[in-house]
Order: sequence, then structure tokens, then C-alpha cells
Amino acid sequence: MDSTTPVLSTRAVFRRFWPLTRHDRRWLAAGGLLLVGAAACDSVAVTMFATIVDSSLKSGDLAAFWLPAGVWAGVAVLSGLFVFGGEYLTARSGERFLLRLRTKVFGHLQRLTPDFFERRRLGDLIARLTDDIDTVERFVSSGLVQAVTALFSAVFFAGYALYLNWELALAAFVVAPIFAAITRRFARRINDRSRERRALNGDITAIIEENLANVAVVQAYNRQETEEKRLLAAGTRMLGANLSIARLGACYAPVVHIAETACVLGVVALGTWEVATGRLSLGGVLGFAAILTYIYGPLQQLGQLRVMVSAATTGSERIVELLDAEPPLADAPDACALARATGHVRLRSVSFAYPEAIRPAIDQFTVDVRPGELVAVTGASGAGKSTIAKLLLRFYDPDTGTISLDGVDLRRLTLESLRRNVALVQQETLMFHGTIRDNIAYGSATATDRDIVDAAIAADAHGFVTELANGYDTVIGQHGHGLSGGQRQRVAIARAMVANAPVLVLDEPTAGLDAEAVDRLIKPLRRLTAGRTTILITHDPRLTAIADRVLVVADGRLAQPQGAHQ
Ligand SMILES: Nc1ncnc2c1ncn2[C@@H]1O[C@H](COP(=O)(O)OP(=O)(O)OP(=O)(O)O)[C@@H](O)[C@H]1O
Repeated sequence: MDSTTPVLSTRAVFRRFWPLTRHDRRWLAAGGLLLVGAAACDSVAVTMFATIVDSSLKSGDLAAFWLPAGVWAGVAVLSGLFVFGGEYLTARSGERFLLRLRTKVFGHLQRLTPDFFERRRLGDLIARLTDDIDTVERFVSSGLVQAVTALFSAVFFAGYALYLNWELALAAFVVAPIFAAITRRFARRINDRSRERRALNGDITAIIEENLANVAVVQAYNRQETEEKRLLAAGTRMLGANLSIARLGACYAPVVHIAETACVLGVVALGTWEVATGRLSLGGVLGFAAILTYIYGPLQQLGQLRVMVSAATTGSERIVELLDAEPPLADAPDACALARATGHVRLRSVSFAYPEAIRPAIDQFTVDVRPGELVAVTGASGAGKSTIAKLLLRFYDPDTGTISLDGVDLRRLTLESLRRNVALVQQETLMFHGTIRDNIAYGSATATDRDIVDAAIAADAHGFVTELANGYDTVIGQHGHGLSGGQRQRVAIARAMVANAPVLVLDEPTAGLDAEAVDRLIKPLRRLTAGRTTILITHDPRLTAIADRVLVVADGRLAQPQGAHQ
């Protein structure tokens, strides 16, 4: 288990997720009612069974058989309809809850800083968004309805048993505390193992995800066997946890069954004595025995639910941990939305240290970038250049000092309007699985086909795109598979063109490209940056050459006075 994963009570988990059932509660209630109706039908069936035994079977009177038999058949059909409706409504509510919960958690993740994802294992996050969410669904919706129905049935049939014969009923009830004690013992142990199982599930997904994402490195260094062993080791631990849960589960049913049999035998002994003394009819005893299965069934179900719920709680803990891990950067209550900025960017005495870092990444940094100016930021690795980019996009807020756009502190702007005004082109061009058209259009939700082609022409991408068999409709893989590094970067420039933001942050746009590819990028970059305030982070002298000004950063500080480019 994650050391940070809190151990939550069932009630706390429930309270946390219950609000998400808001739109489905009446359907859940309707489903529960239908299942209760089915239980009521079953009690009528039991009564009819007792009637048939006493009035027809014992005396061999066929005429007395038909009416109770007809009622019995009728309630059986009705019960079937109720079960169908009840189970469908419950499942429907559960699925809708699942959809809402996944959307909520995903929405939360989308608002966390990219740094959060660098610190976490992607595979583990994926497991939380899929398998763990699934367990919460089982816990909140189906678990709840089953619990209510089973509880109702148990109480209902217990009342009915008391009405039929209170002495036998009281003897039968002895089983309840025994069930409860057995269940508590099992649930606690299953809970521990389930927690381990969920964490291992996250590990396995993470290993698979890391491995598939880095398959080229794995193969290039001949590490396939090592990777297989890693997965096998995690899988073996998972197997151990699963078998342990299976053993506990398999043990639970027989233990409960033995306890139940002892109680049934006790009740039958008491019943035989009552029949012998003439205080009870044979039909009464048989009817009572049938009732017992209806009481013990829901009681067992409640016990199993308790076990299932404790397993599901561990999944819930992992979701809650994600939701509480970090508050996403949020808009200030009085944040204003900036329309289109002129692009005046100012950093004044900005200092920032990453959480848990010993020294600041940016230290008393001051710079004033005029609208339309192209400023290159250069310096040694680790000097703090990319941190400036992250602060400009407000992935973090400075610890001290202010960053402003058009004179407004970034913290006073809505995140949406800030990021509409500041476009980012990164070192590693991030592509989505889709067509080139989709990847360029990602820059703006309202981009037309004309905008996309114009942007591609300006980015010098139109030529190579039209030479592809499917042109703009060519599907490129998640990592831009099928395009060269330079081509990917030109698609990224086209994307930034489409975004048409007045401020651009370019973080090492030519890193990893050869001289020729860099040369081919210069013109598109000039077109992209023309008339836009640009902060261009680069080591490349060919790029600093096109800047209006070059800033050298060392240890998070400005290393030399601002001036004309080198
Ligand atoms: N997420 C992080 N958590 C903690 N420290 C970080 C984090 N990211 C960067 N740092 C540290 O902050 C400092 C500045 O990092 P930054 O990425 O801004 O450097 P850079 O100048 O862009 O380097 P490069 O040219 O290698 O990309 C470095 O000392 C780095 O180790």
C-alpha cells in the first residue's frame, strides 16, 4: 500500500461518494423497493407451501391444492418481474454512478500540475481510474441496495417467523450473532489482503505502462527478461494476495454453513418436539423450515456484503487519496478573465523553490518583456529556464515576487484566460493519437480547415503533410509515430499558430534536431513569433541569433545584464 494512503472507515468512504448518487437516488430507491416486493412475494409463496402441506398433502385432497398452487405460481411470476426491474434499476444507477465518479476523478487530475504526474507512476494512476473506481461503484450502489434488501428481507421474514411460532423463531435467531462474529473476523483479514492487492494491481499496471512506453529502450538494452521478471515478481505477490483472499472467501461459506446447519438442526429438534406434543402441525414445521432459508439467505448475504464492502473500501481509499493528494491550482474568487492581451510580460523579484527542494530554482528574477518582443533565455542545464516557462503558464505560483501579463498579476487571472493568451511549444512535441488535422486543431477548439492549412503553410508543414498518402487525415501515433523530429516540431508550431495566442513560450523547440532540421525551423519560428511576445528557451546559437534580446540564467538568477543578442 502507498504509505500516504489513508485508512478510511466504511462510513467515511460512503459519506464521500454518496453525493454522486444524487441524480439516481429515486431509481436506486425504486430498485430497492422492487427487490423488497420480490421478498414479500416469496413470503406469500412460503405460506402457500405450508397451506398445501396442511390442507392438501396430508389429507390427499387435490381440490384444496389448486387455489394455493395458483397463488404460488402467480407470486412466483410477480417476484420474477420485481427481481428483473430491481436488479436492472440498481445496475443502471451503479453504472451511471461509475461514469460520474470516473469523470470527477479524471477532471480533478486534469487540473493538477504536470509536476504531479512526473512524481507519480502513470500506471498506478490508470489502475486507480479504472479498477479502483469499479470497486467504489460496487460498494456505493449495488452494495447499498443489496444491503437494504437483504436487511429488509431478514427483518421481514424474522417477523413472519415470530408470528408463525415465536419459540422456534427465537431458537432460529441464535444464528445471527454467530454470523456477525464470523463475518467480522473474516472481513478484517480480507480487508488487509485487499489493500495489498489493490496496491499490487497499481504496481502491475505501472510496470506494464512503463515497459510499453519505453519498449525501444528495453529492446535496445536487451532488458526484456529483466522486465518480464519484474512483472512476474509483482504478479507472484498479487497471486499470493489473491489466493489468500480466495482462501478466506472459500473458508467463509463453509464456516457459515456449519453454523447455520447447527441452528437448523436445533430448530428442527424443537419443532419435532412441538409436533410430538401436538402444539404444531407438520405444515407449520415445514413452512417454518422454509422460512429459515429465507432468513439465513439474507443474513449470509449481509455477511458476504460486509466482506465485499471491506474489500471495496480499500479501492475507495486509493481514490480518496488521489482526490486529496493535492489541491489543483484554482482561480482566485475575484479572478478576472483577460480578453486578448497585448502581451506585456513582467517578472518582478520572482523566487520559487520546488516543493521539498533545498534551494530555489528561481531566485529574485526580474525581467520586463515588451509586447511583440522575442526574448531568448539561455544558460546551463539546471539553471532554471524551464521553471520560468512553468511559472509563466502558472503550473506553479512564485513563492515571492509577481508575474504579470498586461499589468495583471497572473494569480488574479482566470487560468482559462491565462492559457488562452499564453501558448506553449515544448521540447518534446506531444502528440495525440489521431490525424495530423486533429493534432494541429488541438490548438483551438474553433479552428476551421482553412485555419489549419494556413497554419501548416506558415509552419512549413503543408509540404510534407500533403505528400503523405492521406494528407491531413494521416493518423499519427501517440508519440507522433511516422513523423521525423523536425516534422513533429513543425506540426507543433502549426498548433501554436492555430492557438493564435499573443504570448508564446517555446521551451527548447530545437532540442534533439540536427543542423538541417533546425535551419528548416527558423523561418516557421520567425513567422510564429512575429508580432507575439515570445520567451524562447534555448541553447542553440542559431535561435538566440533571431532574438531581440538574450537573457543568460545561472543558478536561477539573471547572469548578465539584459542586452542585445550575442
Ligand atoms: N519537479 C521538480 N522538483 C524539484 N526540483 C526540480 C523540479 N524540476 C526542476 N527542478 C530543479 O530546479 C532547477 C531548475 O530546473 P529547470 O528544469 O528549470 O532547469 P533548466 O535550466 O530548464 O535545465 P535544462 O536546460 O536541463 O532543461 C534544477 O536544479 C532542477 O534540478
